[in-house]
Amino acid sequence: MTTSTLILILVVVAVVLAVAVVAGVVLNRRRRINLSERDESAGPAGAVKGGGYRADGGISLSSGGVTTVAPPEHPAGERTEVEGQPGVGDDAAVPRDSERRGIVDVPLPDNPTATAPVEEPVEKPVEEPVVPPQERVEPVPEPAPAEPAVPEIEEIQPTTGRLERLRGRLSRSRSTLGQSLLGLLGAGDLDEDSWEEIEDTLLMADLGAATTTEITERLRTEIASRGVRTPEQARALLREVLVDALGPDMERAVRALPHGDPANGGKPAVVLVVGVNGTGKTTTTGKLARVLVADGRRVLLGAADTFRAAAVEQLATWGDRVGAEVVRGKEGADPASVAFEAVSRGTETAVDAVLVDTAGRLHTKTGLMDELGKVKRVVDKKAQVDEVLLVLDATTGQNGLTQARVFSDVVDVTGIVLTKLDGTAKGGIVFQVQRELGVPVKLVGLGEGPDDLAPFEPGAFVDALLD
Ligand SMILES: Nc1nc2c(ncn2[C@@H]2O[C@H](COP(=O)(O)OP(=O)(O)OP(=O)(O)O)[C@@H](O)[C@H]2O)c(=O)[nH]1
Repeated sequence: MTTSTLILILVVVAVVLAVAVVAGVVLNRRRRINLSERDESAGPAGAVKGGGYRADGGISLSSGGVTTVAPPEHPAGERTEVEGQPGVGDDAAVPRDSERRGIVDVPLPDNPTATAPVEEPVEKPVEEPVVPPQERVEPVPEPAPAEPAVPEIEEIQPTTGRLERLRGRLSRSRSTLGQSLLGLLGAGDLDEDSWEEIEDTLLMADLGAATTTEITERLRTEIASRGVRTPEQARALLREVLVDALGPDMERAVRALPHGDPANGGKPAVVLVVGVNGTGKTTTTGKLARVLVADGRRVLLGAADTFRAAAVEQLATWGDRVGAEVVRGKEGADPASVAFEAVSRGTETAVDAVLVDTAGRLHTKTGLMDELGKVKRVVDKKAQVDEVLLVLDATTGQNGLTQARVFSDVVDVTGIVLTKLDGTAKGGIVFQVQRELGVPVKLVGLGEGPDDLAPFEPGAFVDALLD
């Protein structure tokens, strides 16, 4: 090997070594540049400070503006005990077997002082809470205290002589009962057929078998003993017998007057109005209120017929018309509590009478009838119940009597109101119902008008049938 060859080899080796050194340096530099490039690519050069952490994304500086980006979750939030990572207040030692966390990119402010900016106390504009349009309520000016409405009290027909005035309403009963009987008796020389006809007439008019037999027998006896010859004599006898059968001595006053002066510690009278739906309870309660108001009494109405919402409204209307306060219960409320409340209120306000319209229950529903018994018992705790008026629809005949029996088993009925006598030819029900219950008919309904309620007077009633 020549010297020149040896020099050439050394030169080549030197070149290779130099290349290797240069390559190593370049590779080493590249690694550093990669990191640097990543840092630079993270944002504009001016913004990248603080060792490559981005400061432009997470922390909103309060300037009174609106935050547009949600603040990042604090890394501590990622830390849970199960990960075994130390948290604030934990031991610094990380369990050896714990999973290693990756690098968490934590955004920090570029200026450490900015982490806790001392804000100038700026008066923030008070922001109105944003209310959806549909929830916005326009302020409504307080209404001026209304003058208490003075109810316009209707003129009420005098209560005396009503039966005479309304006698025309009994025309159907008059022609089928009164006129038929007068025709048969006035004809003289009554044979068995005539007496049978008289019996049939009485039965058809709903007097009932017992009353019919009693009346027929008495007529037979009296005609024979008195020697009745003329139609006038026959009429006079018939009147006498019929009036007697109606128990003219029965006490028919409606017990609706107070015990003492309510303004001076006296107690109001309490009247319960009971009966099956549709018989005319509410109407009768309203009509009776008018009778009392016409007599100069103060009345309170209790709408305990919570079974039917309209009944409450109906009674309220009656109350308005006579200026009577109405204590009402919601539909389905306990009638006993409404009745109790009405009586309490009536006592407080010192009215003369509290009229309670009760729920119209079907007599076949035992539970509901028990409820009526409860109304009476509950009211009894507060005040004496003076009158229990059973309202019966005269047009329902025997059905009405069945109702009457059941009601009188549940409450002590003290008086009967026979309604719709104007629409029936069977006015004879008056005789039967009194006999059946041993309770007087005190009032009769002779129409739908507000003053079509009359006191029952046997003499006037019979006259209306016979004249
Ligand atoms: N012709 C006539 N109709 C009457 C009389 N009394 C009540 N009525 C009518 O009978 C209907 C029923 O009367 P209400 O007073 O609502 O009967 P109610 O017993 O209170 O009925 P509920 O509230 O369902 O229990 C109404 O149309 C009244 O106008 C009457 O004496 N003669």
